[in-house]
Amino acid sequence: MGHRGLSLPASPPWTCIRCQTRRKTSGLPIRNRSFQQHFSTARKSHKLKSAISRGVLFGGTALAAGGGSLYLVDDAKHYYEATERSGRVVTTLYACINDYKTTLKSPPENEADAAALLKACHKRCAERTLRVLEKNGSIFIKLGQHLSSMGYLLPLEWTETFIPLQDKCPVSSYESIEAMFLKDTGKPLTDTFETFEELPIGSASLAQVHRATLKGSGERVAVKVQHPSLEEWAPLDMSLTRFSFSMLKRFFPEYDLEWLSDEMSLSLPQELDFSLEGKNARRAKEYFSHNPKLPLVIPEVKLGQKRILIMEYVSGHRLDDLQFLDENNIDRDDVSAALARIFNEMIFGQGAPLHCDPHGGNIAIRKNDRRRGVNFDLILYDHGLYRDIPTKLRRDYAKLWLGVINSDEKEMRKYAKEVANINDEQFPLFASAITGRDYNTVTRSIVSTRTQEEKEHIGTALGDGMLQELVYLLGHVPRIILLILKTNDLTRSLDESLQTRQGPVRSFLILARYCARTVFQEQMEIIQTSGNRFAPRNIMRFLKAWGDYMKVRLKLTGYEWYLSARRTIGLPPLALAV
Ligand SMILES: Nc1ncnc2c1ncn2[C@@H]1O[C@H](COP(=O)(O)OP(=O)(O)OP(=O)(O)O)[C@@H](O)[C@H]1O
Repeated sequence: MGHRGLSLPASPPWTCIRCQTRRKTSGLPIRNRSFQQHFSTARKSHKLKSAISRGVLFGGTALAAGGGSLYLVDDAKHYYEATERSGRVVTTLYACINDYKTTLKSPPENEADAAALLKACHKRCAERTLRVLEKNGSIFIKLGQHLSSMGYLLPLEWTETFIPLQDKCPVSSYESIEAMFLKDTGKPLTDTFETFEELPIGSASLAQVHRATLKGSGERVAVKVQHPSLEEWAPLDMSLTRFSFSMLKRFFPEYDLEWLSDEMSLSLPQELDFSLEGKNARRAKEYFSHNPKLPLVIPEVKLGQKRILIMEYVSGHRLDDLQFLDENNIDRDDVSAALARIFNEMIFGQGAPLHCDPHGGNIAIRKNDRRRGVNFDLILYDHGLYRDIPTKLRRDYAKLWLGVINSDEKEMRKYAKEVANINDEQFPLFASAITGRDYNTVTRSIVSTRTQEEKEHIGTALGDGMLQELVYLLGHVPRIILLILKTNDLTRSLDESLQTRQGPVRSFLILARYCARTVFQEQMEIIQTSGNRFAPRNIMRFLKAWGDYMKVRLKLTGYEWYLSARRTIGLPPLALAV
């Protein structure tokens, strides 16, 4: 059939269901132009009128979708709850869509007024959405936490409104945990543990963590258990999430965010399988055991099952607990540098696994005077979501960053194309997304602190139509790039919360070191695989690659000394080029 809105019996007259206009002429093909034209005009003018009927229509569809996945749940209470969950999502979605449509329909002539109205609409919709996410809980909290960290994509009103979700901790009852442990392991808690604290020490969207001691050895352990209710609601909640994003796409085709729900559909099942998390943690621990200089601790995994993970207990303070850092003489710049080294190693190290969820709750710090060079350990939790970056992508990404650090636009454009098939028009936006900076800053010098004004400018620029392009762009770049972007954004905000004296300069120096190392490793590999390593041509190649690498390293070391000297005498850092 031609398009929605036409009720097409086999023969004319055909009727537009929006306004009951009839096309009486018989014998014309269905794609009759004038009728199509009518319909396309009618479509615009009837859109608002039909919004209510659509709302009812999609509401019904969602409820049916919810109900469909529920036919196995015969318990009336559960059925009622499912309807309530779906209803909340659908009505809020409808209210937001309507709000945006009304706000965008006839904006005031004055640009400032239009921007203010749009901002107010963002805020209202974000607050409505926040209420539903909090009420529904489960994976919606996870979704909200994810959205709140997407400063490069969403308006500030959305990301800031969702910040409270970062600390939102649903808690499952001890009885439900006991029952789940028995169901999954076939044994009561008392068979495995000498003691098991009923109150969790940490709780998050997907799981909670209890302190316990193992029977026999008496070893202190952390037991991560999945919220038992997740198993019941995750499929419905996932359908509702997909449904919401597909509805947004339908009403605002230019803001296609469906890739977000696609990404969630891919990663959530992995995050809900704790045996996979156990394997990731072991692999990351093994990888970093070869880098003893990095002050990183990953708790040892004792047992990993689908919904239960038993680990060595390693506690610490939040990274933004500045009072703890200061009281213990822990240098914030050193913490920021260690953080940069760890995550750059994950991105650029050969065969390194990339932790894709490094938010504030997943990293802790503790004092350790036995470490060489620094006096602390960084503890990394939550190994549910890991990815491997393909070698070519990693190397091109390193060259892209070297271009950014050197403000070399030609190189940046070249490798943006290699990394994510970004064309010249899309490039400024991509450069902003990848650096979290205004494009003008990227082309001048990335090495300066991000001001509140710049953050807001990115937000307003997104309102000016750039958002559509960005949404389109992010929907088309490789998934792994999205995860790297997310990791960049999270580490950047962790870094900002440390309020270091040197700003982002030292992190960029560290990044530059890793990028230069990656490029050098690639050249070594080319030499090694090109036949006789000792052929004069290869020796020359080696000397050149090594010389270039050393030059960059020396420059970076010199710059670091210079920075320390400036810091000692209280001067701000300057821009760099390697
Ligand atoms: N091995 C451990 N030792 C001590 N505390 C731990 C340990 N593992 C986790 N915790 C505590 O429990 C909290 C939640 O753990 P974790 O981040 O693994 O849960 P999660 O459900 O995956 O959270 P989210 O998905 O929000 O990141 C951590 O922030 C930390 O405070």
